[in-house]
Amino acid sequence: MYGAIEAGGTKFVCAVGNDRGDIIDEAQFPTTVPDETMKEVISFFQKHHVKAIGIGSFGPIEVNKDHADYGSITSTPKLTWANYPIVDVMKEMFDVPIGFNTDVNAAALGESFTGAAKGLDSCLYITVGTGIGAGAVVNGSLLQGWSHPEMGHILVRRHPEDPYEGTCPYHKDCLEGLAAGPAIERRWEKKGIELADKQEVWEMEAFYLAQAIMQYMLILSPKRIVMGGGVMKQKQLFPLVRKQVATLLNGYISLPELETFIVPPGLGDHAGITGALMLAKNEVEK
Ligand SMILES: Nc1ncnc2c1ncn2[C@@H]1O[C@H](COP(=O)(O)OP(=O)(O)OP(=O)(O)O)[C@@H](O)[C@H]1O
Ligand SMILES: [Zn+2]
Repeated sequence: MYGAIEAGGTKFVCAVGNDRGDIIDEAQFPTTVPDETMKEVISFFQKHHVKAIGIGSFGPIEVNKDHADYGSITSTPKLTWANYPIVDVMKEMFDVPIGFNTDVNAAALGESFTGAAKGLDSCLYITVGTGIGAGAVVNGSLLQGWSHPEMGHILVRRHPEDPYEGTCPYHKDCLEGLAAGPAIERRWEKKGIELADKQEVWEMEAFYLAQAIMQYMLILSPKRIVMGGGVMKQKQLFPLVRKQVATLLNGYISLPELETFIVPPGLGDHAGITGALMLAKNEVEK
């Protein structure tokens, strides 16, 4: 049995499951301050016997094992979690291998193992929620270099009718600053869910997301792109995004069938936690 943690900005999901990605027990705890949340997490795993634990975490995080801060959440705006050594804390309690990666890399792994990208050796998982992030499986492995990718903060062309300055505290009008849930809410002065029937909202959203996807396709050439997160619950976005991706690429590269190339998660809200199980499994099989 493996253990899995999806560490999110609003909640922590903990699970135990097998090497096929089946979840046997699961619990959720709100993300408050580290001491409080981790107490719940630890007591969950004390009830189970696991041979490894995988953690998919909100970030940025330190994933480079050669780095002194390996296993920490680093510069998060959630200040009580900044520089929090989550892997060390778990290691102290449980003497098992611990896999550690971003929430979106975990989700990409989960989707490629048993979800919408099953059987493919490359895919992207993009979340459009409170923030925007993407994880990538390339040649069967998670993409990692100096650190993990931060694909939500790329620069995009501004929509000609968008005066909104952008929410990103670092870059203002990067992709996340213009297209994550909070940007939609501030630009249109209503929550995304209340704007469902406003065509111009989703046209503009697709305008930004399609630019990002074009760049990811040109750089990484993934075999499938899975899009999840709260904002993507607006299903009308999928055809709009596909159409704008085709328009932007303008015939330059041969395109796969976009209906089956840009898709919602096969695992629904379980992509991240399933992927975290796979992070545990990979850590044992290394
Ligand atoms: N059905 C919906 N339609 C449109 N927007 C939505 C919907 N549900 C949630 N959102 C927006 O998505 C954002 C929350 O994202 P999500 O539900 O993915 O949670 P999260 O886990 O906090 O986000 P993140 O993945 O960045 O950690 C909020 O800005 C919210 O307004
Ligand atoms: Zn940014």
